[in-house]
Amino acid sequence: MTKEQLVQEAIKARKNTYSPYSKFGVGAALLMKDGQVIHGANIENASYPLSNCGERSALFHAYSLGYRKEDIVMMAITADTLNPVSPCGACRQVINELVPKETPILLSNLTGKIKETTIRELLPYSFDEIENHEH
Ligand SMILES: O=c1ccn([C@H]2C[C@H](O)[C@@H](CO)O2)c(=O)[nH]1
Ligand SMILES: [Zn+2]
Repeated sequence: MTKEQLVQEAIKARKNTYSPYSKFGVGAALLMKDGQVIHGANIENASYPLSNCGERSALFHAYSLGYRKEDIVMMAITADTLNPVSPCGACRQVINELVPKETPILLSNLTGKIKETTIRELLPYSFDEIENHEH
């Protein structure tokens, strides 16, 4: 699957957004090593801070199916923005733990504009409890 195709999967995933408050839909798609594509969309709540972003929905979906970071080949994120959408700080922290450091992350918009990056670029000097913890 090409990068452009994974972005199209993120655009499909966005169709399931539940965002009546912000009316800002976000879709995410993960390409897995077994060829499966896992979708996620942002899901909001009347108690606004309980809303979940599209990026975290996709990752929690994949992990709930039993996938782990080493199974992830590529991640795409999309929204109806002028420039490719960029994940919020909370998602960066979650991506940092659940996605390998050098995995391509495709930031995109609905016109198919793509900015390729990694979590290492998006969250430098990250907090990693597992790697830093001393026993
Ligand atoms: O990268 C982002 C940024 C925002 N949102 C969601 C949160 C909220 O539902 C809506 C508006 O912020 O978009 C995401 O899903 N991902
Ligand atoms: Zn987020």
